[in-house]
Amino acid sequence: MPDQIKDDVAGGALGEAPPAVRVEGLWKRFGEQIAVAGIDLTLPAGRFIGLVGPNGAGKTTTLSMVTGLLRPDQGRVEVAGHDVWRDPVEVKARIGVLPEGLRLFERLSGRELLAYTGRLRGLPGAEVDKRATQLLDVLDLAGAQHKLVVDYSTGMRKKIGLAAALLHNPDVLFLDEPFEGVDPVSAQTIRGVLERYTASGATVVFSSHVMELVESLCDWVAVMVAGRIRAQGPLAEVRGEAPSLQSAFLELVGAHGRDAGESLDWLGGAR
Ligand SMILES: Nc1ncnc2c1ncn2[C@@H]1O[C@H](COP(=O)(O)OP(=O)(O)OP(=O)(O)O)[C@@H](O)[C@H]1O
Repeated sequence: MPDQIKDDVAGGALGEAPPAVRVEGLWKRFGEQIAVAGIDLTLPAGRFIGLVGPNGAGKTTTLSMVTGLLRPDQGRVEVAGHDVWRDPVEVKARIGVLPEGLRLFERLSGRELLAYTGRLRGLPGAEVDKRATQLLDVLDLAGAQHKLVVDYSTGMRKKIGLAAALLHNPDVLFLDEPFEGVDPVSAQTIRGVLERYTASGATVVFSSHVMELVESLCDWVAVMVAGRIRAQGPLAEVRGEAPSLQSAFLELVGAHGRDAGESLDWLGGAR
């Protein structure tokens, strides 16, 4: 085999897709607080990936830097082989984002929001209409499509945000706590949409505190604790010998055996 081809094969240039996300030496500090402490992360394409960690671990800060919403102090991020900070237009065309504390155009109706998002994404009007109708239908928002977003419930806001993030059929979808405030029926619907999406080769990266959800949805997990990645890999590998992801997680974050409120001897009891 000629040397160049050997190099290409070794480097994965032939046929093998780049990882969905590659993070190298990523840092973010807010004053004295180090939110993300030089993490390395490689998330393979075509997987359902969960980013988990206790409150304040740095998940939102990481996702914000990976999606181009927050500039890192140091480090590199590539999405689908493109540098997020050098090549933002290429990256933004390939990703969909449902951020934490989602800000939407409140004075548009759900339907108008999707029409506007689709046109911003450069899709032809007829295609936007078709996709919007299908998404509103599947996400059970057809009845509320002409209501203003300001009047949507928390779960409805998540669903219209998800529809807006999926409209241009991105390669990688980033979701910060997508199931928070969502009722079980809607959660099942969202789940179905996401499973179909990953089955077609796309990648979902989502953050969550709900281990049962991550365990049942994800095939790849990254665990973040105090600004560092404590474990990353296929779900079974990260879970190891532990009976559940929840137990493995508690072990990894060092929370096994922590005082579960026993010291609150004044709470409850006889009055
Ligand atoms: N804009 C900011 N200014 C100051 N500190 C911040 C800011 N954003 C995040 N932090 C701090 O950085 C750390 C990581 O926060 P981050 O929101 O990324 O955690 P998280 O893992 O998403 O937490 P949660 O699960 O509670 O949402 C926390 O200590 C937080 O207080």
